[in-house]
Amino acid sequence: MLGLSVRSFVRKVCANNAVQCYQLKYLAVSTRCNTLSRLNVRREKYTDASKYKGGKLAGQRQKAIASDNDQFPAEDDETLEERNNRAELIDDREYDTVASSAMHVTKQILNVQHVVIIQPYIKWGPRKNPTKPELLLQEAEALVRSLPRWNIELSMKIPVETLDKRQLFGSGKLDELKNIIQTRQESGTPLTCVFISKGTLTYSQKQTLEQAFRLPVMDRYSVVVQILRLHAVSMEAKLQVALAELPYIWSQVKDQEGSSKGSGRIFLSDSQRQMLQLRERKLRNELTAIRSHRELLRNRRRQKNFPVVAVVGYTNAGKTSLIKALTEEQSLQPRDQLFATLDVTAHAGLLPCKLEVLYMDTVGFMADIPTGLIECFVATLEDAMLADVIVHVQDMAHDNCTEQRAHVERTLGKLMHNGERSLSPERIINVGNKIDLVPDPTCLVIEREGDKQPDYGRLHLISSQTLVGVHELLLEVERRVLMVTGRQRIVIRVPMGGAEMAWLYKNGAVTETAADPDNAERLLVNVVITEAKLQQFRHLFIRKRN
Ligand SMILES: Nc1nc2c(ncn2[C@@H]2O[C@H](COP(=O)(O)OP(=O)(O)OP(=O)(O)O)[C@@H](O)[C@H]2O)c(=O)[nH]1
Ligand SMILES: [Mg+2]
Repeated sequence: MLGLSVRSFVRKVCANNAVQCYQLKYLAVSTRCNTLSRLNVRREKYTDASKYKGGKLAGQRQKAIASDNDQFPAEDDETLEERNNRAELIDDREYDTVASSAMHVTKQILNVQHVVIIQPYIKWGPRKNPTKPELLLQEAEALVRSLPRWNIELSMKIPVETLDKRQLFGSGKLDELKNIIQTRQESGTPLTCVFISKGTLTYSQKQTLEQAFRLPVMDRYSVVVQILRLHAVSMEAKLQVALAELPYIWSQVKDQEGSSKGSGRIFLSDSQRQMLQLRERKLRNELTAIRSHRELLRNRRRQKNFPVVAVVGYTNAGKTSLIKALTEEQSLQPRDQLFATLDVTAHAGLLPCKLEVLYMDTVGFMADIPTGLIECFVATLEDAMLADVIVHVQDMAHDNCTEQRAHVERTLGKLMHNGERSLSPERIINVGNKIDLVPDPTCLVIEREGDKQPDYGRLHLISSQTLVGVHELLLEVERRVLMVTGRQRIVIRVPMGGAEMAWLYKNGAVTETAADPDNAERLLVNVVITEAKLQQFRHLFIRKRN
């Protein structure tokens, strides 16, 4: 009889929604999401401290989130000596001398630069670039524009036979480029460096080009390092960037030693070599400490039982913007720059069913970045890979969207391969962002349907800026979170003012309460809860009563 009355309550509230019921004598109806949530689907801001006044539980949640985002280690855990050691590692003059000659990176990142961009591409043969040269050049320009005072004075794409020759360009092409640069300089353009948009240039390639152009030459590795240095805010990110620089320096030194005409420009003395080796050891030790701290935070998060949703994607796809749209957190600052986000940060959000989740903002992916450079950031991506649900954000307005998507999927596949969790399709939500910039977004859907992907691979079209599609996406996030974490929505009948109610608030997400129409002393509580917690509830309250 109790079950029936509860069913009729749910029927009344949920109108036409399919409701799955099961009778637990005292415990009542299970509704697999998508039901009462419609009554209360307002998105709520979840980082406004004023909301937590007086709410003990809420205060604890904020603390958990804050401690996740703290720079490592938390201020009060860190001794002055540790802090000084880390600062010294970042600010080391002897190292800076070596780094600036090997990479042309300087501490004065904010100095004005007048840049010539040259995008080499292989036009024919099996090693031909899969991406159009115009798109490669666009990405090179976006990299330079990510550095605030770097101006693009000239940009060109140049066909080459191979990228591995000792001389990147044939002598005719090199003369042609030299003349173009000289003419520009003679006409009064103050050029200060040449950016060759290739992952890493060998020492001899660089030397030949510098001699020809009489300007410092940079490759993608060194430009990306500049951007990373600029955007690294936390000590962890700074240490990671510092570590990322070392393989490049060693590779330049090695190249030079193998080169017959090494001019000794980056010749390293024994003491400099020792300094680099010691620096690498120290950086690795510090980062190992950070990793174990991350592990600790992860375990704390697990204990608190927050479902975690990682937001990943190509750099500049709109990951930070999407999290801002989902959580309405004003402090998040999306920027039209590559690698704007360098720290994995956690942001609390509320699903329509009122379940709290943590969204993890992550470092963006980019093609043609040497593995050594991105490897150092893998530690920060580990958290993302262990998330319950992964949202893959794609920039639908980008001409190279398909390639970007494939690159992220390949990288995710590799990361998962090394990790603890498999990349099962139900954990991934594909999101097509920036549709406000696409003239006819319906074409995108037709194209994707043509892929005959399973339902999980469906692309959710949204705009993080206009918020079109964001609410539907939120419902999908909810559906996946409940499915992957084994949570369910149920209605439980409990005595008014009893211990049951407090227990449910503590161990589940109570979404709604209503007076029981059949019994004035009872409440009907709508709660999202895991199977394990439900068993605990049965054990604690139902069996006891029997
Ligand atoms: N028009 C439009 N612009 C968007 C949208 N989403 C993001 N943007 C813009 O795209 C740029 C990059 O946004 P972010 O959110 O910083 O991108 P991200 O993926 O976090 O970038 P990284 O952290 O650098 O990897 C910013 O200028 C945003 O304002 C959208 O839906 N529409
Ligand atoms: Mg970002």
